[in-house]
Amino acid sequence: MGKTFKIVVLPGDGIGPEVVEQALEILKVVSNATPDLQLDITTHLFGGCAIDATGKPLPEDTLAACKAADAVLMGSVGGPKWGVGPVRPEQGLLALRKELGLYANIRPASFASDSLLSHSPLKESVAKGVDFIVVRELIGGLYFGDRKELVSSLDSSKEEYAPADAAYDTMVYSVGEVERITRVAAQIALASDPPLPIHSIDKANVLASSRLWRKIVTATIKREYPQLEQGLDHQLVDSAAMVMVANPRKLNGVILTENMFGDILSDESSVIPGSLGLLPSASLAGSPSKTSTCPGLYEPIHGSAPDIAGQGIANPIGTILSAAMLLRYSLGLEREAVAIESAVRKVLDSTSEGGHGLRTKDLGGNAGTKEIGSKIAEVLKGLL
Ligand SMILES: NC(=O)C1=CN([C@@H]2O[C@H](COP(=O)(O)OP(=O)(O)OC[C@H]3O[C@@H](n4cnc5c(N)ncnc54)[C@H](O)[C@@H]3O)[C@@H](O)[C@H]2O)C=CC1
Ligand SMILES: CC(C)CC(=O)C(=O)O
Ligand SMILES: [Mg+2]
Repeated sequence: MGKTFKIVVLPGDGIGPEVVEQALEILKVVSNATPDLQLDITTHLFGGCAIDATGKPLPEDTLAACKAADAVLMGSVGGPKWGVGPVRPEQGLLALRKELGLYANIRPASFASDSLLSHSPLKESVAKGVDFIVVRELIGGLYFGDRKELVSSLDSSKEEYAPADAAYDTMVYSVGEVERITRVAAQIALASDPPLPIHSIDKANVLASSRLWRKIVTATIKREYPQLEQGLDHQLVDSAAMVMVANPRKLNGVILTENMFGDILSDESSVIPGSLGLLPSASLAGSPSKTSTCPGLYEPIHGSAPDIAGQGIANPIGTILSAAMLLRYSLGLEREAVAIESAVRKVLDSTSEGGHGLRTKDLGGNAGTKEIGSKIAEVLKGLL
């Protein structure tokens, strides 16, 4: 008897359902080809569609299902329909991450394939050889600190305002929060031989929380991972954002940073391979490990892309690569994860499409979401 894994699927809003559908096709190929692997997949309401159906972005039964699952595969949430009113889809995502304790967001930003270099907005000489992984703290900082809208109307979605209106957000980090995310970055650095350098990114010249961050990262590495001390550096986020597009190889290794900086820098990093639609992520409640698995939430780094939703042209690769991360970190299926990554690379590299591989519009091609997904599934069948 094989093992049955519970997978909860949250397609969400906008292009979410379109890209998730393709990732599910890929998981189906893996389960059909893997004796004894049973995937018990259930789909739940989450985000704007959940607000429409229940009034809440994260209904109780969705949260309960996620808590009981081995892994959650998500599309994206949000969109103009729900705007910035008092009940927003994005609140559901923040609540889900917090409820599941997912403090470690891992966003590999290396090229899915060298064949994309010609499409990168950066010069090939700048973009070639970039290989870094963003480790973003996910349940602290500005997105979770005390905030208030001090508006006379008590509702920031209203258009009227008074001159005295104001609003604030606060960025708080504790020693324990910085220590545990530093350990995740260190474990990822140590998984390579030789170990990868760690670039910790903050704004310590201005922010008190960043000065604490810098001190704790330094102390944790010195105390617990002395072999990584030489490879640790600290950079300010403004100049690091510039380096990321001017000379991104200088950031090769592990980028360790807090919640909002990691959110912004990881979207910026997608410029290097050429599309936000390519990059995956894993959100875990601990360090990824080759020897043990842990539950996690897997999603592409992009949002619901309302500008292209419903057209069947979204790039599903970020979600498909997120499914590969799910197999690796939550199900312990490394071979299958590598096979998916190889299939993606083969499809992008194929020269059968007049000199370059099959591509969606964001990468300069004209293939649809389903066409890309089906091609990757077909190539994957040959690899498993
Ligand atoms: N994890 C999540 O669910 C996230 C949700 N959002 C939400 O998504 C909504 C839209 O946000 P935006 O700022 O427009 O960011 P976005 O990431 O949805 O889109 C930014 C740009 O990238 C393009 N893009 C994104 N994913 C793509 C894909 N797979 N294939 C091809 N092109 C793609 C879009 O067409 C758009 O031009 C907002 O409500 C936002 O709050 C944003 C980020 C993450
Ligand atoms: C939608 C937000 C809650 C966060 C975000 O942009 C992200 O995690 O990439
Ligand atoms: Mg983001």
